Amino acid sequence: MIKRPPQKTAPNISTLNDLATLANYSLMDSLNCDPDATVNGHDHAPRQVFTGHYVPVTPTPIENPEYVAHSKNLFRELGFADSMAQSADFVRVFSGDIAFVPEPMRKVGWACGYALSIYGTEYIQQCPFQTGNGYGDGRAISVLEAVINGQRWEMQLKGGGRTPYCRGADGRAVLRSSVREFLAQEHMHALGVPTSRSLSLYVSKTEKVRRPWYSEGSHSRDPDTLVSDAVAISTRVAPSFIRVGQLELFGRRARKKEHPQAMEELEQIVLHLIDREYGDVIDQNLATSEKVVLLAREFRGRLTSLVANWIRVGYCQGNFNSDNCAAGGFTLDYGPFGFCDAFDPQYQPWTGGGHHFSFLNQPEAAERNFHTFCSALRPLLTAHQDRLIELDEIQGDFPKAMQTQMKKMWAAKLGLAAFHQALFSELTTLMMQTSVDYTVFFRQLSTVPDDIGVLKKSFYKGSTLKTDLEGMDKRWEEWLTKWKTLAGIISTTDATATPPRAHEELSQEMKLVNPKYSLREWFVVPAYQQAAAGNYSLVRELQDVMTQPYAEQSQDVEKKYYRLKPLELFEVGGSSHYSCSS
Ligand SMILES: Nc1ncnc2c1ncn2[C@@H]1O[C@H](COP(=O)(O)OP(=O)(O)OP(=O)(O)O)[C@@H](O)[C@H]1O
Ligand SMILES: [Mg+2]
Repeated sequence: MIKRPPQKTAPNISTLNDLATLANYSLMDSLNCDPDATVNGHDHAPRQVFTGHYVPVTPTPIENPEYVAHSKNLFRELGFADSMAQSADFVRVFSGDIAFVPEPMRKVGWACGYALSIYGTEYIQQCPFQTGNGYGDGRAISVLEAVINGQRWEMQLKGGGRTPYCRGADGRAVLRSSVREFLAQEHMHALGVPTSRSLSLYVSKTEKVRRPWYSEGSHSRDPDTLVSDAVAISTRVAPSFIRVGQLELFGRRARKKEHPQAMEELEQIVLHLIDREYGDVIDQNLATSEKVVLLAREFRGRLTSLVANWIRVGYCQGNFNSDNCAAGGFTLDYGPFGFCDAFDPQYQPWTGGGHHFSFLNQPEAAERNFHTFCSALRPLLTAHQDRLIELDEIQGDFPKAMQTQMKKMWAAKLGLAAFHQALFSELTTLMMQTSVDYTVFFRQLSTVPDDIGVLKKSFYKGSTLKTDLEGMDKRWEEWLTKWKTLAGIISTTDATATPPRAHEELSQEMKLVNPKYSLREWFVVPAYQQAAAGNYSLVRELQDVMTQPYAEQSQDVEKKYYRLKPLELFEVGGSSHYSCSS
């Protein structure tokens, strides 16, 4: 889990100077700099990076930045004054200009290389040099590490311009994708799902880039037009941004003995990861081989729990490659993600994502990433046969660990003490046959209804299904009765059975697991469209609503955001599906 600093009553960081005094650059100070890089970070042209863990690089500021939003929650947790988000020097830094920052902040940021495996298969084709040495943070640039209230945080700009890993692209992010990522990170945090966090979002009033996108109302699968979008910089925050793909890059180099320091660089990055993300659970005095095994066990626990949480809240990552899998076990890279509307095990909003990264296949995708992770660690254990066997066991037991988490999650979603396979299978069959809204269904069920009328609020086909309507109703009724019996709401004839639970108690419990509000794409589309016209009120409204996803909220909010997706919005390009997210 991402550690949360204790809540502060009053902000103690109200200026950039205050923040600068907390700067503490562990990555730049303890890992290796690319020896071919210019130290001032002014080298932005795509090139191969053969060794070293990072490249110093300066961000390219966006022109004429304008404040869009900041996360009040994260500001509060960090002890930042809200006023700072709109103060001139803070805006300058987090819209990409760090040339003026006060010491000990540095006038240079950094980007990291990583490797890519898709569903467990190693790729180098995405690298322009066909070697893998040109692949990494192409538009993500970290500008600060700071220790705040005893917790280390890294602050990373997304869309901060080109880096040596940009592969010929512009290094920019458009407002649309930045609004999506900004809102989603704070929503996920409020849902209780580990994630990188959102700090701030600024848009350029004048700088635009062209991106392929969908024309209004298009049903095309691929973008059918080119649009000119304003560029933006969002800043995300996490204990580190180390990805499985990053370990993989050094693991591959060590395995292939690509250069004399390859093994040492692998060990350094792994120990650095442990320090940054696992310091509280792995004793720093242990030998590397012991640490590595503990790391694999701990990451397996975090990853399986993370993916079960994704499914609990209806989230599909969409592109769960090794380079989009944070080694700290939290959600990273809100590109082609989506929250499902109608339940579909194969839900996948990204047209390039395929079945393998679809909603209920995420446990398999996670397993592939975990294999990639273990393969990256293996070179460090070649002299420790017993540890290698332990690592193999940890890897081999992934499906069991994943299944345990999934069963625990489904049981909790259904308010049951234990998972019940038959009840669950019948439910998913019914949900698909009836076409049921995932979020609304589980929240309606959480009211512990007397009859299926209440559940019908979540049925897309409820009122239109002519064929066998009665048959379906009967099956739903039988299912509900069985569920209530298992949930302990209806007493059985068995005199030794536990007494029936109070409806209210069960309902309260379930409402803590089943959110009322989820960030569906059709809520976000008008928000970024209005933002493009300079009106940020809907972005801020969504920020408010989606950071309290379990609360009932007002009737107005309920009417607007607790409802089925309008049928005319299904199959619409850019909303129901998208082919690119940058
Ligand atoms: N406009 C761009 N300019 C430069 N590089 C880019 C751009 N868009 C994507 N990339 C790079 O392409 C690769 C794959 O893109 P992907 O969409 O997974 O990442 P991303 O959304 O940019 O970033 P992240 O994973 O950091 O959230 C990444 O290495 C990313 O940095
Ligand atoms: Mg990515």
